[in-house]
Amino acid sequence: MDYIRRWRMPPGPFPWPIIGNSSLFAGKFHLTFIDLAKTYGDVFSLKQGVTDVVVLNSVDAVREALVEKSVAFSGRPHGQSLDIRTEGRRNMAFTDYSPAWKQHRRLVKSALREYASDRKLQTKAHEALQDTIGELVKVKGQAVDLNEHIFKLVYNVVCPVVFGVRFELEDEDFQTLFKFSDDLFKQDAPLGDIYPTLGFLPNKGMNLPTKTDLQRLMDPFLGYCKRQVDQHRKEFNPNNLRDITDHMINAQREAVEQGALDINALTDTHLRQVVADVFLGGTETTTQALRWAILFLAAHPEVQEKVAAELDGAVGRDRLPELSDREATPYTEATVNEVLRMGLIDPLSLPHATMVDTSLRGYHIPKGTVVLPNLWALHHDPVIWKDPHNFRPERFLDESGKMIPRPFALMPFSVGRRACPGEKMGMADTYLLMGGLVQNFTFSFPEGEMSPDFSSDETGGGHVCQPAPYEVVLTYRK
Ligand code: HEM
Repeated sequence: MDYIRRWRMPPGPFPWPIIGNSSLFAGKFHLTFIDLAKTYGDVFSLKQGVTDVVVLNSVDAVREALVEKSVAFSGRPHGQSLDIRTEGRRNMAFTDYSPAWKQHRRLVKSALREYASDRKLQTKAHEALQDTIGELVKVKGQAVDLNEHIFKLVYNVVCPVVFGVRFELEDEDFQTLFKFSDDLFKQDAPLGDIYPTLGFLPNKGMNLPTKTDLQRLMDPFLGYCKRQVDQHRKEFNPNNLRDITDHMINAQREAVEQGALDINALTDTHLRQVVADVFLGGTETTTQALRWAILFLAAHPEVQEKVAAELDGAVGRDRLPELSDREATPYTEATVNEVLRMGLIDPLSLPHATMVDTSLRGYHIPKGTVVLPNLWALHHDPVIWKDPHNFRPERFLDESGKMIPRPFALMPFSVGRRACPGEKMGMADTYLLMGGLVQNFTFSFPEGEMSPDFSSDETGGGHVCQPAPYEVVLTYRK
C-alpha cells in the first residue's frame, strides 16, 4: 500500500524499512539536499524514520507550495521535542494553521506595529548601541569573540519590546537566557521526533536527548517567560500598555470580558508561549545575522570600507544611523541583503507540513507530509545568482548605485502565509545595529590568523546555521 502511495509522490532515494533515509538527515543536510536534487529533481521525497518528507529546492517549487497552495502547506510537523518546547502546541510558531494560530498572528503583528514601530525600534536600538559601543571601546585593539556582546546588543533591542527589560552582561537572567540559546542550538532531535511511538524509550544509549533532557533545557527559559508574565499581570494597567506582554494580557482580559470563544486560545500557557515565540524569533535570528555580518565584513575589508565611507557621507560620525538614512545608504542596505543571502540563518526555513492531501508539480503529497523549503539552495542557485558563493553586495544595486527591487529568490524570512511576521523589524534592526557598529569600529582578523572558517556550526539538527566561533580585532574610528 505504502509503495502505491509513494509511487505517486515525488521521486527520491530508496527508503529502507523502519529507518527510511534517516542517514541523510545528518550534519548540514541542506547541502546534501542540493546534491540529491541533481539526481531526483528540485522536488524529491525522503523518509525520516516513518515520516514522509518532501524537499523543495527551487524558486518555482517554493512559490507553488508556500504561496499558491499556501493553506495546504501551512501546517507544522508534530514531534516530541516540539510538544515539550511548546507545552503541548500552545504557541504560534509551531502550531498548525488554525483559528488559534490566526488569532495569535494577528495579535503579534499588531503588537509589533505598536511597540516595534520605526521610531520606537530605533530609540531602543540606539540605546542598546550606545551601551555596547561603550563596552567595545574597552576591548579595542584586542582579539575578541564578540558573541556575548552581540547577544546583549540584540537582547537589549528585543527585550524592551517584549518584556520592557534591559540587561547587563553580568545579570543572572541574561546569563541564563544566553546559555539557553546556546544549548538550544546544539539540541539534537529525540527519538520520539522520528518514531512517535518510541518516544517513551530512554534514549541515553543512543546518545540522543531524553524527554527529561528536553524539559531541563526548556525550564529556565519558560520559567523566565512565566515570571515576566506574572510580574506584568501584577502591574497591569489597561490605560498604560507598555510592551508586547501587556498587549497579550490585555487581549486575554478583553476576551474574558466579552465572553469570547477565543479565550481557549489565550490561556496563561498560550500567553507565555506566544511571548516566548516573539522573544526567540526576534533574538535567535538577528544575533546570528550580526555575527555573520561582522565575519563577512572582516573578511572583505573593501566592502567594510565602502559601508563606512557611505555612512560617513550620509550620516557623519556625530549621530548613529537612523531608519530615515536607509534610502541615502543603498550600499549598506545591499550589504544587509547580501549578509542575509549568504549567512542564511534558517537554511531550511522552519519546517512546514501539509494540512490535507494535496499536490505539487503534479505529484501527490499526502496530509501530514513534512515539507522542507531549502532556502539555502535558492540563495546559492548559480542560475539565479552570478557567483553565488562570493560576498558581493553590488549584486543588489543597479548601474547608478540604487537598490534593485528585492529578487523573489532572496527569502531569508520565507514566503507565504507563514512567512516571518518580524521581517520588517528584522531588516530594520540589522540595518541599525550593523550600521552603528561599522560607523564606530573597523573589524579585522587577528594578524597571522588563518583564513576564517565560513562554514557554519553543525548545530540544531541542521536547522540552524550560525557561524563557527571567531575572533576579531576592533579599531575605534573616532
Ligand atoms: C534577521 C532576522 C530574521 C530572520 C532571518 C527570520 C526568519 C524567519 C523564518 C525563515 C521563519 C519561518 C517562516 C516559515 O515557516 O515559512 C520565521 C518565522 C517566525 N519569525 Fe522570524 N526571522 C527574523 C526576525 C524575526 C523577528 C524580529 C521576530 C519578532 C520579533 C520574528 C518572529 C518570528 C515568528 C513568531 C515566526 C513564526 C511565524 C509562524 O509560524 O507563523 N522573526 N522567521
